[in-house]
Amino acid sequence: MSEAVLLCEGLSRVYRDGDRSVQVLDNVEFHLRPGERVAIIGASGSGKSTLLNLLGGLDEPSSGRVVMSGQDMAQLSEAERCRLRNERLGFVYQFHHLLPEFDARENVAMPLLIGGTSRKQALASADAMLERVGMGHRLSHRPGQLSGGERQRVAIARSLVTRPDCVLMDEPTGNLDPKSAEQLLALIDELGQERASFVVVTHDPAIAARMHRTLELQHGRLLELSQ
Ligand SMILES: Nc1ncnc2c1ncn2[C@@H]1O[C@H](COP(=O)(O)OP(=O)(O)OP(=O)(O)O)[C@@H](O)[C@H]1O
Repeated sequence: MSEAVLLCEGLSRVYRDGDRSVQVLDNVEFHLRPGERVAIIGASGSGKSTLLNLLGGLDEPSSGRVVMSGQDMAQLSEAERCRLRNERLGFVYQFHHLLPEFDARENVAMPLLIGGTSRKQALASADAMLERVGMGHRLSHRPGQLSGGERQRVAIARSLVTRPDCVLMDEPTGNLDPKSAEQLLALIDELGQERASFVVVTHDPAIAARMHRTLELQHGRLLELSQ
């Protein structure tokens, strides 16, 4: 078996609130190979965002472990975790978290600039990726001057610009019209051929059908669904 891009073992997450506790994830096992595209589905409140945050090292499990590109996230310092995330992972959240004072190309260039790429090269890569998501005509618009779907596409371009091993997406087509959604799915297919892996949380069966595997969160467990 080829080495996992992302792996989790016995992953549990319990939220505590005073003397109440809610077990959202219970002993979740997950293994993602290079180039593999996986959909995660589940009812509202089933723990999809919680799992995505744990996979991306944004939250710590109550027990179990997450291993990214062979490295146990819990064994890394905060600085090492940040570096690994910036170099290897792309994120698309439900809320895009674009920086309001920067334009589209600067927002997309940001992960490259943080990683030490020259400004000229980072902006050129940002322009090329914005072109691929159909946003080449809005390079100098700030987030406040873009529609919801356009902001989403900028966030998607930002998650892909570093050519990460793995991209975690939370409802990436939520705000997109059918044409933009299809464009994104085609881009996912294309980058998948180039060995990037994707974990896509979605409510949309049409998107799940385009992935290699579909997993469903139910009562804290992650179950493999046959396609
Ligand atoms: N910080 C928190 N403290 C307590 N409970 C929390 C916290 N964050 C999430 N939860 C609870 O954990 C459960 C799972 O939440 P999560 O956001 O992961 O679900 P989801 O499957 O992504 O839902 P949706 O599809 O509605 O976005 C929910 O019942 C939620 O109320």
